[in-house]
Amino acid sequence: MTSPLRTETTAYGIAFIGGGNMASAIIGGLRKQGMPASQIQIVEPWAEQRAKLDAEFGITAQAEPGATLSSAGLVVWAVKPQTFRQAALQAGPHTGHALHLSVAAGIRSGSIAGWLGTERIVRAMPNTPALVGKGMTALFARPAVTAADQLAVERVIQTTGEYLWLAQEEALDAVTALSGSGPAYVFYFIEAMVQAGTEMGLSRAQAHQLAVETFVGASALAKASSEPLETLRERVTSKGGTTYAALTAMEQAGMKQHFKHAMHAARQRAAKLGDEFGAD
Ligand SMILES: NC(=O)C1=CN([C@@H]2O[C@H](COP(=O)(O)OP(=O)(O)OC[C@H]3O[C@@H](n4cnc5c(N)ncnc54)[C@H](OP(=O)(O)O)[C@@H]3O)[C@@H](O)[C@H]2O)C=CC1
Ligand SMILES: O=C(O)[C@@H]1CCC=N1
Repeated sequence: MTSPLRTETTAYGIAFIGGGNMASAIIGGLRKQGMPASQIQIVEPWAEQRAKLDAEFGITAQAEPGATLSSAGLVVWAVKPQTFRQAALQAGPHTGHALHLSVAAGIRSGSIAGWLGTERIVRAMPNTPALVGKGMTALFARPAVTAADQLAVERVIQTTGEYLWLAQEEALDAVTALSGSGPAYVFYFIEAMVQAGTEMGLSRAQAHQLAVETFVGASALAKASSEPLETLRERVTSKGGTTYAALTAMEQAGMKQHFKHAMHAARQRAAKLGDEFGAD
């Protein structure tokens, strides 16, 4: 592939600070798209995780940041919000004139700019389906980020799925509550469907296949259709039928309200992470 990593600095390569779940999902996308392991550096303090990265991607991660980080044109910050400041103060000085991409929930770009001493910062909120090229990422760039820098980020992120740009940084907290955390809601829902299916006498394997394929199929239909979701839902709901019985039970249990309440809790948590762990 054409290197997505060429930036204005003419430096090459991408460095990940933190090699956990989210970094692995992005690296998986990059590797599947043909990016050579030699172009990817990872700093990951946990030995067990380093071994996993080596086995999965053929990349030998570093336990600590070192001089080689300065060759990276793009540095991806994939540490927990709680450890971002410490990681930035530790690894930041080793990075050269890189463009920085943070995937951390909540931590605002102003905090990151202060810690790293640069305004070349893009924030992203990806999700784990990136691992299979089906990720959805929202991006926000600080005003100093150039169009060329934005393009460099897009070239990396598009290897993991789709993306959109946000004009307001604050919207990232809502995105985090929706698509960032969203895969967990979907898995939770699938788990519940599998459980109910087995309770009704299906084998676990059958219930799993039926539930997963129902999500795949319904999502594909929602994506392909120009009709509102409501219409698609109504088309499944025969008058006096089974779907009506299920949806009525869901409404009576206040499921939609509970679900919305849960997403607001996620957004509030993102904002709190920024307040709590984003200070100087
Ligand atoms: N998981 C997800 O679905 C998503 C996560 N995110 C964001 O991505 C970020 C990472 O999350 P996730 O991958 O789930 O978390 P993980 O805990 O899986 O990964 C973070 C990794 O960073 C390592 N680490 C800790 N301190 C340092 C340091 N100073 N330098 C380098 N690495 C360090 C951790 O090691 P150790 O465990 O030893 O501390 C850990 O392996 C978070 O900020 C999260 O908000 C965003 C979107 C979705
Ligand atoms: O749970 C979290 O905090 C991260 C951010 C979005 C998904 N996982």
